[in-house]
Amino acid sequence: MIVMLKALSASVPMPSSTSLAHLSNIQLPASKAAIWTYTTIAILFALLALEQSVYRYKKKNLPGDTWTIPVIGKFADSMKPTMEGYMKQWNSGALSALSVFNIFIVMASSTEYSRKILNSPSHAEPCLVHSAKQVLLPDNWVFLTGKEHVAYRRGLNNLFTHKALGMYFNIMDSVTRKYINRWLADAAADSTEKPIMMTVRDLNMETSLRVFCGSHLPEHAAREINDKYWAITVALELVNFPLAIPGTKVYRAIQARKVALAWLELAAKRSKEAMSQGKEPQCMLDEWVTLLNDPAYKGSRKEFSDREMAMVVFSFLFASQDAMSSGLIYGFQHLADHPDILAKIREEQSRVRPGQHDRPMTLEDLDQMPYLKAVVKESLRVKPPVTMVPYLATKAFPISDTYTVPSGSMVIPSFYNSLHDPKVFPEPDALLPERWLDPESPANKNPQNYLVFGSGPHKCIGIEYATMNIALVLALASELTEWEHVRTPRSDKVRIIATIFPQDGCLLKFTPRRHA
Ligand code: HEM
Repeated sequence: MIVMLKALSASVPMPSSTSLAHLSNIQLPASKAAIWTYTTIAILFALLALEQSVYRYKKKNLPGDTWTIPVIGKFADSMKPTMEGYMKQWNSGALSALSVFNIFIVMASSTEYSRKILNSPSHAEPCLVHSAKQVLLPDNWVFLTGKEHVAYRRGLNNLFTHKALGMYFNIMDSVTRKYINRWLADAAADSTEKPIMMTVRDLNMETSLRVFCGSHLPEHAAREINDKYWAITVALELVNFPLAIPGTKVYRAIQARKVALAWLELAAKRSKEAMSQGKEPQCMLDEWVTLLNDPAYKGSRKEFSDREMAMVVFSFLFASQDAMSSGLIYGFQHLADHPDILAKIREEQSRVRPGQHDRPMTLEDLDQMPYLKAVVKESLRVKPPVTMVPYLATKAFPISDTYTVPSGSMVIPSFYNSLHDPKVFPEPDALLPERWLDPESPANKNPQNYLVFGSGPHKCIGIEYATMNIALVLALASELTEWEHVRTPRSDKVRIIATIFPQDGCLLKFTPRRHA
């Protein structure tokens, strides 16, 4: 940002030395100059005092700095967010206040307040970071609110039925095997440890694109979308240079989106053609087209343009790519660091699929693996990919008996404290899948604390999809490979790029697993 501002000022035409000399010849009477100076200083002081008064008026009794840094507020902190910084804020109170560039922000860190924000659509609605609207396009369905949003989303829920998930699972299985073989081949060629940050992202992107678009997307198109997608991830930081001018992250992300949308539109067109020729559905788009063509379909809309379908697919990609990568990477890290848990996953595998490593795994297999499912749930709890979601108070929001969030403020439910509440999750930082296997455990008795996927009308639409995909990848990797985690001082430190990742990218060494 600072670099950008410097770059901008460099591009503003500066008066030449002659014109400066000319200006220096203009003589203001001393008293007039003094009046100008004093008036300017007085206005500045008045504005600064007003800024502080507005901040304190809005903040009222909430914890938070008594004074806000003039103009920028906590901008410096938001440029380089750290888990420690967030935790300090969350632990300062169930509700706390801060200001960034005069945007007043109320942070909620308790389960009660976070859920209240997520479940009060008449007072608060999601407000993705500014760059998200530029990247996703303002007419994307994810920005709908109220009844319109409910109706649109009801139609999309049909894409995640058990039957549809079963088809997606087959695709996930084959893409995952392809990547596992590639990882093993790479490791055979060079056995040193490597960060899995990017390789897992690649796996995840190909899985999503093949599940969403099947073979309607050419191989080189999938590669191009994948190559360009990192530009979108890095543009999603909480604070970004707001103008999409060449050279900025947001500009690059918009170019990447244009490429992705063009290919996704083509996939939608091809899917419609294939379904009109009576072909069997092979991916999510096909499933959608078939559903819309079904005379029994009762949804409110039966027509979606190629562009609208592409926008939906892109919204899924956008919502899932980073969170899924985070969930998977921590899944690998957790299992490598807990060999006892990995051993139990393998025991379960050999019970459900004895000696059948080459047979594609099915959703029915997964249904018989409660331990694996518990591991995934627990891994996402310990390291929730999404720690908070920004919402906007659309009107004065009486969130507690003593505090009303002013209209127009940002109000941010955060999930970390709910997911690490020691009363609900004893030993909250420990990975204990067993806590999900006992129906009477405090974890199972307090489902309201499990906010990994949010809550309310905007709760994640891809919960089953996400959890089954993470489970499948970990299951196949456990069956087919051994992996060693090379720990570094940064393995347990968190890097925040919208979602969370181990700072060292999780360094693993893969070897093939020898089956007895
Ligand atoms: C581990 C993986 C994932 C995590 C942790 C995650 C988490 C979340 C969270 C916290 C929200 C906001 C909920 C709220 O405001 O209450 C959300 C929304 C959403 N997620 Fe996910 N998600 C994941 C994977 C996916 C996948 C795989 C898809 C699609 C296939 C998806 C699609 C969406 C969509 C479309 C929304 C917006 C829903 C709406 O506004 O109605 N997510 N997700």
